[in-house]
Amino acid sequence: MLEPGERVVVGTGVAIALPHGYAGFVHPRSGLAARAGLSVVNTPGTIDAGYRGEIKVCLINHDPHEPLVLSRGDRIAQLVVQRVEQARFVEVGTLEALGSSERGDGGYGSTGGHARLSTAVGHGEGTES
Ligand SMILES: O=c1ccn([C@H]2C[C@H](O)[C@@H](COP(=O)(O)OP(=O)(O)OP(=O)(O)O)O2)c(=O)[nH]1
Repeated sequence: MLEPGERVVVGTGVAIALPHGYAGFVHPRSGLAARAGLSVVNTPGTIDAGYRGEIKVCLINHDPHEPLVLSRGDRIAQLVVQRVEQARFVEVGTLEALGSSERGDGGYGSTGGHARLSTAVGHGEGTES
């Protein structure tokens, strides 16, 4: 039983060996999210290629009122296996050295699309002043 707001780490009973260059990503299921508020805390959970332990899922009940009963065998999440690049980072001395782009340094709602996004992050509601 997962009470409203409660989280729990559940074992899946599954262990895998992903080839080098791949990773697994533990995603929530949309049906359980929409109907019950169930999600994965660290979504998506990352399964490294070298990991040989049991895949575990850190679940959270986001529903503010209803507890959720979980039973053995329930399909509570889904694993997406993807190819991943090995990045090689090169240090640069200035931001200009990164080169220009259309987006530049805009982020956190800079493109608009919702009324709440007209307030700058850090200067709007939800932040202490
Ligand atoms: O949802 C998840 C996320 C991770 N893992 C396992 C596989 C993964 O390869 C390992 C480490 O995950 P992560 O790197 O996210 O954990 P960390 O908190 O950074 O710990 P660590 O220091 O062990 O890397 O834990 C799971 O079983 N389920």
